[in-house]
Amino acid sequence: MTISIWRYSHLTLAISSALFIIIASVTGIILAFEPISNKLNSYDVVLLKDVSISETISVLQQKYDEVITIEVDENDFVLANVVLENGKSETFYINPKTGEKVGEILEKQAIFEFATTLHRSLFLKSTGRFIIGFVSFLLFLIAVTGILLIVKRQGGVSKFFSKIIKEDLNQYYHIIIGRYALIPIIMITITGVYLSLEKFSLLPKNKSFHQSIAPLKNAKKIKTSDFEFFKSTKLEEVKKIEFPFSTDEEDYFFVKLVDKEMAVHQLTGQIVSQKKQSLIALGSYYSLLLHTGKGSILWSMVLLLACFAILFFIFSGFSMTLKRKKTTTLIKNKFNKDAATYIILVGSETGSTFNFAVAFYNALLTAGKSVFLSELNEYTTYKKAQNIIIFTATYGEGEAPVNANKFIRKVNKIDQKRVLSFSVVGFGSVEYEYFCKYAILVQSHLQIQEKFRSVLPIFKINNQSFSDFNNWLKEWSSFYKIPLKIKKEAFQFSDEKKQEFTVISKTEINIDDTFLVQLKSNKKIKFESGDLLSITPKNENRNRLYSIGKIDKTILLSIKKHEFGSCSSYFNSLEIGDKVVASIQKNKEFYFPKKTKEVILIANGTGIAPFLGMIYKNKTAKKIHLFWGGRTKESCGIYKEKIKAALEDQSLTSFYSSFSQEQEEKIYIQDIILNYPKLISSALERGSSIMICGSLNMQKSVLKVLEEITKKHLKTSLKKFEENHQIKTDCY
Ligand SMILES: Cc1cc2nc3c(=O)[nH]c(=O)nc-3n(C[C@H](O)[C@H](O)[C@H](O)COP(=O)(O)O)c2cc1C
Repeated sequence: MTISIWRYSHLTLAISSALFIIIASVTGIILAFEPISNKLNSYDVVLLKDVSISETISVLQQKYDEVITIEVDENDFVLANVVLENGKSETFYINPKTGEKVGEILEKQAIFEFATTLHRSLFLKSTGRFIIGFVSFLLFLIAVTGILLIVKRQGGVSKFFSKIIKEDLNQYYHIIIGRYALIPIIMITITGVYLSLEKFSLLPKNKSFHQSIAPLKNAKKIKTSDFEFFKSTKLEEVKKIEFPFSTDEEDYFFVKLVDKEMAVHQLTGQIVSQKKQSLIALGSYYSLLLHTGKGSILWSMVLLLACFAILFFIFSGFSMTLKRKKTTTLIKNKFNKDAATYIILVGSETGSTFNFAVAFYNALLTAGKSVFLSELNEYTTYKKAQNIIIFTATYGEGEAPVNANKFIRKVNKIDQKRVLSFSVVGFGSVEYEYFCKYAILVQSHLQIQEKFRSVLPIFKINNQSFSDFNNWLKEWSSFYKIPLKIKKEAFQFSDEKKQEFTVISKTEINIDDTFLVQLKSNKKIKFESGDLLSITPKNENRNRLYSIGKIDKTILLSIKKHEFGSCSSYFNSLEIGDKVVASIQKNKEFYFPKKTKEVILIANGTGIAPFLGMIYKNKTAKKIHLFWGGRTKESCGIYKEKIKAALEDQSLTSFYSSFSQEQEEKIYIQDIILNYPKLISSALERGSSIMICGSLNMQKSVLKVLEEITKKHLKTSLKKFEENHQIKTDCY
């Protein structure tokens, strides 16, 4: 069964019961404090496993005129109902070793009274109890489908606790917390349902009864505290002891243990009859303990955390759903399916592939083409179409996303009138075993169709990488001879939030009109070196992006002031203490690689900024080699101190620079790289990464040089390492 069926069930159940689950969880949180606050009264003065029934009876009979009952509650507090000298009966907590009173009966606090009624019956008596019982059952189903989703996502039961690939923060913690909270949640729900069934008398009737035991002949009358059964039974096993009502021999001691009940002869101490607790009654007893946490601070804490977890699941689950909805409702076609010559079909589960498809759709429209965008499952006949472009993600274990699972069946069934040129772009993640498998499947199915003609090889995009996408776009544009350009800004990044930052330092502008600015966020935010700061200058609606270097939780930007650049001029006009409003765009594909031991960083000009942050963070003795190209030695001035310090504390292994204008003949950074073929080729061979940041021209020339090196020294094209995601670029 596909992952989406489980997801839909999980979601539908959650939506239908969310309100009641929220009420039950909030009241559950309050009620979890009741056993904790009770237990803190410390009336459990001795360990009950060290006290026998006989000891307690003996001290009580010495101290009081008459004993009516002894009870042991869930907190292991011992309650005695006794008749005092004044003839009045009283119930209070006692020390079972001495018989002394240790405290008054605990009254239920008003807040717990209120929360209990709301939790149990919503103040609606039987109707409310029924609703809560039913919701408890729904929550059980939600938890079970949640477990199935995790198993599916992780690729099997054995991988339930293995590493989770971080795609989205809400999704990540939904699973991380889910893995630990689902078991207590299942226990809460099963016991909740059980208690409701018991309340409505829907459990099988208790059929056990007292069975008489033939008394021993010639049994002697002995002192109560000498009864063998009372001497050998510890209080920890006892729930309640009822003393004989009169001195009549037919009146017995009734002793209720956890698993049985017995009648004990009041003179001889012999067990006269016995009744075993039925499984149903035992179930009720343990359900109550497990559901309420009574008697255990530790379990109450687990229940408390589980209630918080449920509230978090509701919040994160709904925000994931809203995000998905937002991205999948972007389709607003200008042309209908039979009027368009270009058809874009999308396979997406969480919506990010739609961002790429919509950007491509808009670019084609801008180029004057008639385009129609739809989901893969909506595949049908297209009267005028000549080209079909398929963007699809992969889910589960190499399966189709939810809106693409009918596509292959439809392709085999639906007959197109015209021949369609097609290209497939797979969106996936190399962290999964079956990278872009569904896209590969689509490609191979279309290839064997008579009416489909493959024009470009399948193209795979890792982790929604914009630079991968751009490379595909270049290939596609040059094949179709349609110059398409898509800027990163064209994407609707839903998690972008505007924040306020304060300028904490700024260098003087250098000979190349470049300067460094350091910003501190006024709120706690998460970002990494390589992320982008997005800022929209006043009176403009197009944003600018700057690569971030992260230094001690602050943002380091390297900015080149352009003569008429409003944004760079704005930054240059800032003074320490000034406020800046901007947002952070995640740029995961340009993060410093965690796994490799050696990394080569290549930049020119202001492209050095993210690398300064990455080097600063390198405290794990990874080898980092930095190549940097500028115009003159003076250009390096603003970075010099940072590079020197990094070389000294060995967070940077080596530094290579080129200055294009320091000598007659221009020397660029690619010329320097060419002198270190061994460093480059052996790093690539060992699986290390090369990161490039700076101008697009520099990127082009550097890639050319790298290609030369790999061809000569590794006898292979650079493409192999690009496909292996060892080359990361962020150029503009
Ligand atoms: C549960 C789950 C399973 C995935 N399985 C695969 C997989 O088998 N192969 C793969 O290449 N990518 C896999 N991915 C990655 C997605 O295909 C990738 O993140 C894609 O860009 C998501 O696109 P969408 O947001 O449009 O659904 C998986 C992602 C998730 C969350």
